[in-house]
Amino acid sequence: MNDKTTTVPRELQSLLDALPEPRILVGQDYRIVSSNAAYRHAFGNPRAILGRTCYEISHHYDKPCDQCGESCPLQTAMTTRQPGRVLHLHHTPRGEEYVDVELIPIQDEQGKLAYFVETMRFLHETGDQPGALGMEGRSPAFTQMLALINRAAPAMTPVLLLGESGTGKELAALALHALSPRRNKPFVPVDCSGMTESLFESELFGYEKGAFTGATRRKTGLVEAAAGGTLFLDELGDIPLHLQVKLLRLLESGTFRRVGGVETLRADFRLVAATHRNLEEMMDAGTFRRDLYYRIAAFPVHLPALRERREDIPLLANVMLERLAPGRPLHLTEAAAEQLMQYSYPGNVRELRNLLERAILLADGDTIDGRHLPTGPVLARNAPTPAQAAREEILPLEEVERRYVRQALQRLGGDKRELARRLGLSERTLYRKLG
Ligand SMILES: Nc1ncnc2c1ncn2[C@@H]1O[C@H](COP(=O)(O)OP(=O)(O)OP(=O)(O)O)[C@@H](O)[C@H]1O
Repeated sequence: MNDKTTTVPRELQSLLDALPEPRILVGQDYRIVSSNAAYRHAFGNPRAILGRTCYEISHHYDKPCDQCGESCPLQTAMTTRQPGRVLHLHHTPRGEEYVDVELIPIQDEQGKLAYFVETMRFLHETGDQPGALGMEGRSPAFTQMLALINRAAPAMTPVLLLGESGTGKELAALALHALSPRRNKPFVPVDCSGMTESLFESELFGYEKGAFTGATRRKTGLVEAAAGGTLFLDELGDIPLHLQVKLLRLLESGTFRRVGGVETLRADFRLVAATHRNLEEMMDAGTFRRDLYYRIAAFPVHLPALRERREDIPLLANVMLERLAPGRPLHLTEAAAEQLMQYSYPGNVRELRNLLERAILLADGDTIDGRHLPTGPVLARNAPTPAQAAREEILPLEEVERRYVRQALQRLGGDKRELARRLGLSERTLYRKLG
């Protein structure tokens, strides 16, 4: 069946049909005029979308995305006449999905903009590692992070994941791998904390039989095991200086030797590293090598702390309840959800998971309410008020103000506009004060 409507030139339709990913053709008025064979294959009869606007179909909006606080790739393509690409959360016939959307402007014979070809790449389809894209979130901070992961994934550029403990750095590394062309090869995580020199070498490079007492047979190292795939160096900031040199040598030469071996082997891995430490401060203090930093930090990605994406907490909590207690239809009362939103989560998503694990054990029925969650004092311990902080340490007034503003923002569930109104500031001034 061809869903071609009246006006689409036959050549354009047949070109679209020959292209692999689902694509639709959109007019300047945002209305969908056609779809290609891959789209029809994925979603069946496309008649339901023809003549309707892309923002209505994908977002259930009644006006274009850019008027609803989202970036609109069609707008970008229209104004720049260049392709526009963004990561959007779309409604699809399969439910809500993250989609890498690209709009390419098409000109007519007079050079006027006629159509936009919208290509949709669904993030979940590219990953075949179970749970690799099990990262949940829909807040702007989360979406921006995921968009960077998605951009970096196809390349060989090393990626450095930065963020507090429990923010999901390992999950992000898995997602990078699952979205990369190396997805069918191994993903090899290496925990760099607590590495001694001999462990580092034998773990990473492997050893030959007889290399040392106890080496009764040849052992393949993690670098070799990652051949064709991704090597994930977790807690990279914990590697002592003298081992940093060895890592640098591996990255610079692209080769290594098994302990006790003579053969030089070629490494073939995509490097992803992660740390919760501040590497810049470590470089200033002389505890992290600058040359190594520049080797690994080509593409830094910041993972937002949970308190920076507070609006994701109810979604995360519900998903985790399902994962932690499969088959038990647990739900949070409104008050419990509200209580969860109030925490400061120094341990981030991992801490949220721990709170829920405890609540699941405490709840007898199918409802988790405030009684099953830790009470106020825990909260207060986690997040000293600005007044407490000021009593405990002498802080510059600007810092006290910054902390106060951040806490007030948390209390308002991240609503910056409302906070600016209550503080009697312009939103711009508020952004400056948030630092
Ligand atoms: N976006 C997310 N969606 C669902 N689960 C998440 C998300 N982010 C983190 N988690 C869960 O939180 C826990 C901690 O995640 P992870 O181990 O990836 O964090 P990390 O930043 O690597 O922590 P650390 O620095 O301590 O190693 C895991 O159980 C993980 O599944």
